[in-house]
This record gives sequence, structure tokens and C-alpha cells, in this order.
Amino acid sequence: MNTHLINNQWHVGLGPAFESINPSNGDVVWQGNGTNTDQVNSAIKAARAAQLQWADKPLEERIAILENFAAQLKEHSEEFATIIARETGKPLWETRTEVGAMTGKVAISVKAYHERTGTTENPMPGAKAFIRHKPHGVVAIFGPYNFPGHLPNGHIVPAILAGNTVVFKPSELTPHVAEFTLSLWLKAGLPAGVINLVQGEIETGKALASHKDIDGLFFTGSSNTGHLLHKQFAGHPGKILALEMGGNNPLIVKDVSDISAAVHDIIQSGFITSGQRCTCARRLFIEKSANGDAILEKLISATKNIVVDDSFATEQPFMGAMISEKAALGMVAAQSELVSKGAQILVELKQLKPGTGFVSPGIIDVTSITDMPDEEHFGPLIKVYRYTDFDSAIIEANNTSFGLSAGLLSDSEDDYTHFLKRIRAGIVNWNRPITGASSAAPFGGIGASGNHRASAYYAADYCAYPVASVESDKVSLPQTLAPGLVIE
Ligand SMILES: NC(=O)c1ccc[n+]([C@@H]2O[C@H](COP(=O)([O-])OP(=O)(O)OC[C@H]3O[C@@H](n4cnc5c(N)ncnc54)[C@H](O)[C@@H]3O)[C@@H](O)[C@H]2O)c1
Ligand SMILES: O=CCC[C@H](NC(=O)CCC(=O)O)C(=O)O
Repeated sequence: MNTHLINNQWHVGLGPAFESINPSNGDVVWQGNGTNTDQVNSAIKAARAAQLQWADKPLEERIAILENFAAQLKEHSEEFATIIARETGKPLWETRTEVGAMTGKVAISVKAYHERTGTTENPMPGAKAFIRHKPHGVVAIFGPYNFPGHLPNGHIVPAILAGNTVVFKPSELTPHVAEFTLSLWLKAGLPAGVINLVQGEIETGKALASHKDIDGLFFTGSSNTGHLLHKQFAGHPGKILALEMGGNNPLIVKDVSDISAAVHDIIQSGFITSGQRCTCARRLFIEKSANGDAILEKLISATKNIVVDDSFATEQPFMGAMISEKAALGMVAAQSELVSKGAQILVELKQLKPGTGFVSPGIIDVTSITDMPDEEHFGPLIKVYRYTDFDSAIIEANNTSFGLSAGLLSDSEDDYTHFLKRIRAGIVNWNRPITGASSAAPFGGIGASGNHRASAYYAADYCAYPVASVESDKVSLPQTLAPGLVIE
């Protein structure tokens, strides 16, 4: 099977075999072999050979290829949404929005390129001062399985726009999505070597990340892997590493009059994509009050009514399957562990069908647990904390090594101002779900969630480095020389 794209040629993998499975029914979606180390080397060589020529192209030519890609995405949107749904288990309505986000990324990245990394010219006596931006060179891009199209695309598009060339290593759980993405780039007229695709499991990732001839690595994935990469990059200050990782995101609810609206925003925050978004609310803080009781009661009944079904069901479900049966069972086990620590199940998260990734959404009250693990449970399980005092809820919300997203549902603007000043996260929302971040804003977290290299609108920043120049079209002697200097 032709799996890897090197220098615009498809290659059969020479490494270990692997496959992807449709988590809704256990069907094999894709089979192939990963790369071996020689193939990873060849991909990097191809990217290196193509880089100068690509960066030398007039910007308009690079943009034209990106726009062709957006047109290809539009033309093949339904086919692509179907492929993503089959490989991830996400509902079709949602994978259609993923393809839409990929298409929109092109125009947003062009705008960001000009605004954040364009050329600035300032006059100065006898010369001009310029700020320009240059590409790093060859960058490795690693993607996760939950948005196998949109999130790698959020690195690839700004990277090549800036003049870098890329070696892309997708999640081993979503190889078909990656292959289809590259087939659209080829149709868009991508020159050879500009984006190379290497597929495989961890060994492929390790061979690429540790390669001496990459100039940087842009990563979206788990905090564990991101931390490993950070260690690996220690001692290489010349290489740029951009890390987008997970979160243990808090959502605090306080004094809301529209209880149904609050429940809606909690569900959108906690359960969209079966809880498999890095921005999902993992910890829900609800006041111990009549208002808090009413919100929790409505949340419990609405959660029990959430429709979980196949990606292609005629009546579209809110949630599809999780990425794999292993992930689904992992969530069941996480729930059991919390129960063993003293948590109380309010709505049980259950695997709905053996051999699949289908789980029902769960809510668990963890207020009485004293040794809560600071872990990202990457699935549809909301952990409820009942609180009596707003400030202690904010302190507990900040009691995490992560800092990706956070939110407050409250009718009071004063409460929000207070919360915004104190909460530590890269995305902080008020009376809106904490998922669904815009590509037109910076996106990233602090602490164990990232390394201050925000993506989305700010991805332009890590795709190029600034060059400051003072320029004059001829050398000229200054009118006044420095003391002690005589030039005759
Ligand atoms: N902050 C964000 O923007 C963001 C977005 C989506 C997902 N995520 C996070 O991603 C996670 C889910 O995605 P995932 O499970 O695919 O992540 P993951 O870390 O398992 O995998 C991400 C990529 O890294 C590769 N990889 C894994 N181990 C490696 C190693 N030792 N060396 C080199 N490469 C390696 C994988 O093959 C994959 O391509 C969640 O934690 C989620 O919060 C973060
Ligand atoms: O799973 C993590 C991504 C979640 C998603 N964020 C974005 O799409 C950020 C915007 C971008 O990268 O263009 C979300 O917040 O739902």
C-alpha cells in the first residue's frame, strides 16, 4: 500500500505493519506499513532539497497553492468528512465542520502572516530600518487523532506559507485522513518535497523528532509526549519547539438565571466530540446553593438524554464513538478509580457496545476526594466539585499543572472580572462553552498545556524568525566620527 509521500512520490512503508480501525464497528479502515529510519531520512532530505526554492518563490505563488488546496477541500468536502468520520467515530455533522475549519485556515493564515510576520520599513537618517521574517527551514509536524485533519493543518498551512518545508507525522490512529490530506495537496499543485508524509507508530515519531537535520518541531498531542519531546530538545537552543498539549480544564458555575442555557454550555464544554477535545471541561465547579442544585439536576437529566450513535446515523447523534475500544475502556477504568477514592457517580459512563468506542457520557461528584490526581481524562466524564466560596473554587480551579482553557458561567460581570484576573489559562471564556476556539485568535495553554508558543492566529510567530536590518544603498562616511577616530 502506498502510504508515505516523499518528494511527491508515494512509497510503500518498509517498517512495521499497522492498521486503523473504525471505532463504531471494528471494521479495518486502512492497512499499511510504517516507515523505516531510511525512509524518514529520505523525507527529511527531500524537504531540505526543496526548501530554498520554495522559500524563494514569490509569496503570491505560495498563496496560490494554498488557495488551490482550499478549493480542493471544498470540492472534496463530503468525501473527506466521511473519511474522518469513519476513522475517528465522530458524527458526520462534526467532521463536516472539521473540513470547513481546514478550508477557512488558509485565508486566516494569510491574514496572520501579513499582520504578525510581514515586512516593516522605518526611515532613519541616511538609511532604512527593516523588520522581515524568514522561515526556519525544515520542520517536523506531529498531529493528534481527535482532529486529524484540522490540527495538523493548523501547523502545515502557516509553516509552508512562511517558506518552510515539512515532514508530517500524523497519529497512527488516523493514517487514512493523512493520506487523503496529502492527495489533495498534490491535486493543488504542491511542488515536490514541500510536504512529505511519514506514517507509523512511535518509532517513526522518534526517528523524526530526534533527527539532527530538522530545524524545528510543531507538536499537537498529549502532555506526556510533549514533555518527552521537550526533554529531547534540551541542549538544542537553535531548534524551535512549539507544544500544544492537553488540559485539566475547569468550568465554574455561579448564580445563573437561565439554567437551561447553563446546562447547554456545560454539555458543549464537557461532552462534545465525546469529551475528546483538549479544551473540554474536565472539572465542573457548582455552588452549594439552591441555584447550584437546580443546575446539577437539569444537567443530570439532559446528560441521560444525550444521543450517542453511529457517525452516519440518519438522525445525527450529539456524540459518536470514542477513537477506540481501548480509549472507551480507559474511561470506564478512570471512573472506577475515582469511585475507589470516594467519588459518587451521578450519571454512569458505560461502554455501550463491546468491541467499539461507544460510551455514554458520565458525571461524577468528586468533592469528597482528598487526593485527586491532576490528570486529563480524555473522554466524556465531567468531575463535579461542590463549593461554598467563589475564591476557594478559583483556587481549586488553578490547582493543576495544566492551563489550557477555563470558563465562568455567571450573570455577574464583577464575578467575571474577578475570575479573569485570577484564573491561569490560555483560553478564558465567560458565559460561553470553553470548547470551539476560533482560528482567528491565538490558541494555546500555559504550564503542562504548552510552551508559550500559541497556535491558530499566532502560529505565524513560530513559523518564522524575525530579522532586523539597517540598509543603505551605498556606504557613506558619517558627518561626525566617534572620538579618537581619524579617517583621511
Ligand atoms: N492543545 C492542543 O491544541 C491539543 C489539540 C488536540 C489534542 N491535544 C491533546 O492530544 C492528546 C490526544 O492526542 P494523541 O493521543 O494523538 O496524542 P499523542 O501524544 O499520543 O500523539 C501525538 C503524536 O505524537 C506521536 N508520538 C507519540 N509518542 C511519541 C514519542 N515518544 N516520540 C515521538 N512522537 C510520538 C504520535 O504518533 C502522534 O503523531 C490529548 O492529550 C489532547 O488534550 C491537544
Ligand atoms: O482538541 C483540541 C482543539 C480544540 C478546538 N480548538 C481549535 O480548533 C483551535 C483553533 C485552531 O487551532 O484553529 C476547540 O477549542 O474546540
